[in-house]
Amino acid sequence: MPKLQGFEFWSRTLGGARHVVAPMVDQSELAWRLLSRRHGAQLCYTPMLHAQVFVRDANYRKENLYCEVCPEDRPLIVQFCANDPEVFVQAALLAQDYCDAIDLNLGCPQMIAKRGHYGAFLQEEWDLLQRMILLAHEKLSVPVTCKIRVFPEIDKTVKYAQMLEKAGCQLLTVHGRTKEQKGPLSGTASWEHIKAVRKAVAIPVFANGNIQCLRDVERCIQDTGVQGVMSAEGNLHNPALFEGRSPAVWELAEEYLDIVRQHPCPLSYVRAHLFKLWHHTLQVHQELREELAKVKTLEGVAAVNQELKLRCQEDISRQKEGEKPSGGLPFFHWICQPYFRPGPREGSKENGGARSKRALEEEEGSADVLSKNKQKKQLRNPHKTFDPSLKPKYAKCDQCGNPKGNRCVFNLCRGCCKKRAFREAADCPGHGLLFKTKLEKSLAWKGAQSRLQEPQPAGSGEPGGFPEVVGSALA
Ligand SMILES: Cc1cc2nc3c(=O)[nH]c(=O)nc-3n(C[C@H](O)[C@H](O)[C@H](O)COP(=O)(O)O)c2cc1C
Repeated sequence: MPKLQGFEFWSRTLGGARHVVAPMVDQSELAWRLLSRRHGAQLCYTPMLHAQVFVRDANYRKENLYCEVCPEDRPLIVQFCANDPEVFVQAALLAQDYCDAIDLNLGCPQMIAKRGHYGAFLQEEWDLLQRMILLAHEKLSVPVTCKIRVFPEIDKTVKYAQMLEKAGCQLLTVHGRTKEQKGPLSGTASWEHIKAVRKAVAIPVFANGNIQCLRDVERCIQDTGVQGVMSAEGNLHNPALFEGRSPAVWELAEEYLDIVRQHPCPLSYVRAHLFKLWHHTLQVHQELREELAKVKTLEGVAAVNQELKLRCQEDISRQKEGEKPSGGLPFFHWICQPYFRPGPREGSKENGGARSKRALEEEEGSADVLSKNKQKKQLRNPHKTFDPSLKPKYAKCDQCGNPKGNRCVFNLCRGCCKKRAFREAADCPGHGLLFKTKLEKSLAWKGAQSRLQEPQPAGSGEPGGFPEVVGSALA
């Protein structure tokens, strides 16, 4: 049978899916996909897999795809990152019998994607992308699809989408944020861009970004005309989002843990899911955050969930009796609900957005939100304090804003101090930099040498020889 394309592929193979769970590294694993499907998701993506590793490592293939095969987990799209047409197609050929389409990740904006040269960092390489999609379209028995981020300009985004369509892409997911919109700078996704792409191509389009509840799904479809919407963060905080329900967090946690017992996954995935699912309730029951970080088994996690359930039920009865939560803590913290990431403070806009990543991280910290890296570190070191308010505040280098050396004579960080001390042939004992001392010693030694020998030509050991001596002092 010839391969189905575009709208036919969407309506027949994907069953006209409108509610889509996003590809999420470490988070859209089989157990989570099955939970989401039970609650209204009609199509799921695997987490992004590395095409090159997939080709060369049989264990990676087993762990990330072959052992995750399950009849209820269809339709399913396998996502790869790749930057070489041959490697992409080789990986896709090894995966195509286990899924309904192969997706190319063109949206990842993280540093790791920059270093690996994939995701959104291929956005400008249209010739390479064309070759990758063309070859995949020609060689694979299943359709090839793409997930992209937008450019700031709508017309460039539209041309980009049309180029991918022309190369053979059969379905396009448009994340309405640019590659710069990430972390605290995420902001809102532009449905305007998505709408323009939808109008300009003849393949189905999924919208991604700003989907936190069922009303958003309906509004997005109406505003943009897309065939479906994809959710990542919204789905992680409320896997029943597509049903338009907000169940109690412990209910969905229990259901998820049951599925994990049948379809095991690393405990780190489970913990990360529960941290997201329980986000609001952990602000009230903070001790349970530590408990969750400490437990080492699935049954341990289930016990923490039981404890959380009991505490929430007590909160519910107290609230029924009219008691209000104190200290600005959230009402109804026990139900699955969206989480709105705090953006950078207004002040940063006034500065023309030219704030350093460090400054933004500090800002995020002050809003009591741990960055993803810090959350991971916290999981590894449950006893260490990550509370930003308890962190020692470092004085800053006068030049670059990095922490300054405590005993630096110039009030600088080591890098800036080294440059200045070298330039001025000065010492900074705080940083262990002794350019002046070494220079003096070197000059003294040269002087002694010249006195021991025959009379030297004028100028030796005088300031004229300075750069050479500094150079040797530095080496
Ligand atoms: C935990 C996590 C992991 C993600 N991993 C991937 C991935 O593997 N591939 C991908 O294309 N996007 C990935 N994303 C991005 C999402 O698919 C989605 O594009 C982005 O979060 C915007 O959607 P949202 O506003 O619904 O969160 C990830 C997002 C999250 C939160």
